[in-house]
Amino acid sequence: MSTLNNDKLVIAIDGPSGSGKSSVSKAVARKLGAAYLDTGAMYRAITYSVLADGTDLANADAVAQAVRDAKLSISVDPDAELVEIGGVDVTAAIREPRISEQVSTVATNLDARAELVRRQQEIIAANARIVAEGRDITTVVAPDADARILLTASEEARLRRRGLQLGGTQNDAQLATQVLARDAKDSTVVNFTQAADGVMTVDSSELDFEQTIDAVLDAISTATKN
Ligand SMILES: Nc1ncnc2c1ncn2[C@@H]1O[C@H](COP(=O)(O)OP(=O)(O)OP(=O)(O)O)[C@@H](O)[C@H]1O
Ligand SMILES: Nc1ccn([C@H]2C[C@H](O)[C@@H](COP(=O)(O)O)O2)c(=O)n1
Repeated sequence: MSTLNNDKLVIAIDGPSGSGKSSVSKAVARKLGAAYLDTGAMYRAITYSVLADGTDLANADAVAQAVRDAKLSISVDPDAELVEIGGVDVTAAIREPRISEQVSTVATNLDARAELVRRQQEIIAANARIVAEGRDITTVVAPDADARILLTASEEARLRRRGLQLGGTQNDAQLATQVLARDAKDSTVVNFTQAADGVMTVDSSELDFEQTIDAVLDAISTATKN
């Protein structure tokens, strides 16, 4: 019997940049009638705020303090994306390439991570049914989730998808910086390239978007059968 309809359901999804975590997790959350948490948006919002305040990104202590002080709010409605910091709507701004190029400095700050992990765990605990995605959800934020999935795709597929997503505005070198160089830097503090024990892998390289959603739903169904 599957526990998919249970009142309490936590789904953890990790993977590299451009693998489809955000778009697929959002669609899966809608299908499951669950909340959706984009943890990467939290790292992005802090990066936006630190840059806007003129805090030196290279000053690890100042960045960690900025995270602890941050008045950060994030919607968990999969149909209403909203990220606010200090009451300012930064939903669109945090997707700008300049944020993608600098966010790893926040993501590799261990004190900043500890504070964001704490906040993410609070949000997950406050929502009965939730799909949370990022880089360390299956291993650090929600290691006891009902289903834990690593969503992967080849480098070629991820670069192609990100290029299309950005409407062809970025050249190959810019895409490589935003996708591959970022992953390389982020990988120094978290492992999102190999599935930890008990984590199921879904490789979307040869799947279209709808097939990937179905593959993730199948993996969740398998994990929650007991
Ligand atoms: N299986 C798929 N086939 C084709 N396109 C896909 C597939 N999965 C996702 N996409 C598209 O790829 C793009 C990147 O996906 P998405 O933003 O969800 O990736 P991500 O893993 O969350 O990336 P990041 O971690 O950098 O934010 C989106 O435009 C999305 O619609
Ligand atoms: N749980 C997480 C989520 C995200 N990050 C880092 C990795 C990225 O460089 C950045 C933005 O994430 P994205 O919006 O591209 O998914 O945040 C992380 O370290 N841990």
